[in-house]
Amino acid sequence: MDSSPPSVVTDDKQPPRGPLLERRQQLTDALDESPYDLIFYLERAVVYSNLAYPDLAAGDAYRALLLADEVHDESFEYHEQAREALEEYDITPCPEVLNHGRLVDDLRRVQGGEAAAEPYTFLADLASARCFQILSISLLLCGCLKSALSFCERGLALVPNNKELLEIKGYIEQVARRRLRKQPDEPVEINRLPDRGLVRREVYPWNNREPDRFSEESLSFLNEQLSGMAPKCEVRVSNLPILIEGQGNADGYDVIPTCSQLGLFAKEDIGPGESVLEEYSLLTANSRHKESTCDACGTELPPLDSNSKAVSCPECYDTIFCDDLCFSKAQQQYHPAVCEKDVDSIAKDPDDHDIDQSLYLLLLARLLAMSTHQEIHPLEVKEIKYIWGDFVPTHLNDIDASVTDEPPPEWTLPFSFKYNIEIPLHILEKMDIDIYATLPQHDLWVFNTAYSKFRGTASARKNPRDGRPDVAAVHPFWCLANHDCDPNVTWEWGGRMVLSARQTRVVGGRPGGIAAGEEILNHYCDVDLPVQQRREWAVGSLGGWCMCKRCREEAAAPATTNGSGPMEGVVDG
Ligand SMILES: C[S@@+](CC[C@H](N)C(=O)[O-])C[C@H]1O[C@@H](n2cnc3c(N)ncnc32)[C@H](O)[C@@H]1O
Repeated sequence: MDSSPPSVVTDDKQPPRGPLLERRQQLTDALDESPYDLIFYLERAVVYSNLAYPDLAAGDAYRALLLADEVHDESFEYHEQAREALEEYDITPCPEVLNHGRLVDDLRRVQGGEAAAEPYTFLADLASARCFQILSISLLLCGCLKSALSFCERGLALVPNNKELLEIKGYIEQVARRRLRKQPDEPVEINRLPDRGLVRREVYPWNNREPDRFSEESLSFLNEQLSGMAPKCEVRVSNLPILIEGQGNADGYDVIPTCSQLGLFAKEDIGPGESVLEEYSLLTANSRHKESTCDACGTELPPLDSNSKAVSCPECYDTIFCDDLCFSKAQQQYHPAVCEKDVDSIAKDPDDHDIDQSLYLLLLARLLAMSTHQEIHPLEVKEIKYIWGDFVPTHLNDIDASVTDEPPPEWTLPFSFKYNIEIPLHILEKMDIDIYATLPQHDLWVFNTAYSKFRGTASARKNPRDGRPDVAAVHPFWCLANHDCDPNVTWEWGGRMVLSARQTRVVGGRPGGIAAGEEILNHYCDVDLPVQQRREWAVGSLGGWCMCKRCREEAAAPATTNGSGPMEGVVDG
């Protein structure tokens, strides 16, 4: 087989982005008008492929595949709409997006040249095969080899001799053998294939919902919200070192490059031990089915005896809240969207290797319940709108997406077919949401943007019984505090996320307390550890090698470690 990178989806090598972005917008508008038209989804998938967003291409191809299934089965909910949309298209010539390579001939040959009962059923079969092509090559490019091979095999079951699908299968096996260190003639077992990859983490060029976090308007909104939970603090712009991924030689430098981000600052003196911030958040997740935590705030529930303040929802008795306050906040902000909808068991009790993905997914599910119930776009929900997403500029991500062993290093957002595409749509369907008619709210790029914000800001709590992190939360104000290995606060997450001023500082045992104007310095790792281990721990949540004063001094003159400071895991940590 030819071993050069495939061009199954992309016919032009590097088409210009401007017209492609315009075409993407036209197709998005067309989908707004005709949300059940699978041809528009397939066309947009090809545009995404040409723009080097294979994850988004896979997302659209999967929706098109679901619509093709709707066309085939009269008992499905959107059968009529999907069929009517497809009936608008001719079979000869068929829509260009379906006429790829020899796919039409291949399918006719398999179907024995017989005319299908109705032209639209032939188009639906053709569309399914095209979806399998796009899904398999796109997921391969994202590094999700198991899902890629599974879709490829489903495609080959439909059109066994299709050259493009056979080529894709060859590429998947080639990459799989390299990743699993197998010989060229050894068989590849589908269940051993990696199924997690990385995709672009960016503010998409069409995402006009990201606020300018540094604007007067944003800062005054944030400060108004903050005043209730941290009366002595304010949100301000902070200058932070630009971090590199691994060990560098900048420890001894007097000046290191910095960038502007946000941070929390004291606007009045705060005494040692004094509370700095108390934040309540409903953006929580619990990955244990039937676990005794409050559905709203994630607190361990009190024993359910006669004195218990715990309340269960009168409609769906299984959902329990620690008290009336949590119940009423849940009712106001999200619960009716999921009440009696049978979404509770989804993604619960995951395997060990899926724990982090399932917690992030459940945070996404909570966000979708909040936005649905509050009737606002998910990215406008105030709990995530202003969060730092650690986005990489689009132009740095913009590389030629050819098949290599791994996605490019600029792509940093963890991705899998199951957790980014399949289960979020399944959850929406369970919530009785029409996933086609609500595309602007539930497009894959919206999920990816939310995931970018959760990663690096969510905190997780371990279950004392087995040490597995099984409750996670996003506290949007707590997570504005930057890290330092000589922190001036400690944090604790019970029902509220609480930051308190340290009694004593780690370095030199200085007395705690924070003077007006000083930055609130949290810790993302165990500050008792030696410098190398601290840096390794914090790299996930910091996005690089810690360059705080303490780390630089200790790395330049190792052998002194002091102080105390317990730490629970930040999910990414
Ligand atoms: C949880 S957020 C903190 C708030 C963030 N600065 C903002 O603007 O919203 C974590 C991100 O802040 C930055 N950060 C926090 N502490 C830092 C430090 N000590 N040095 C460099 N960057 C830091 C990193 O980019 C990290 O990914």
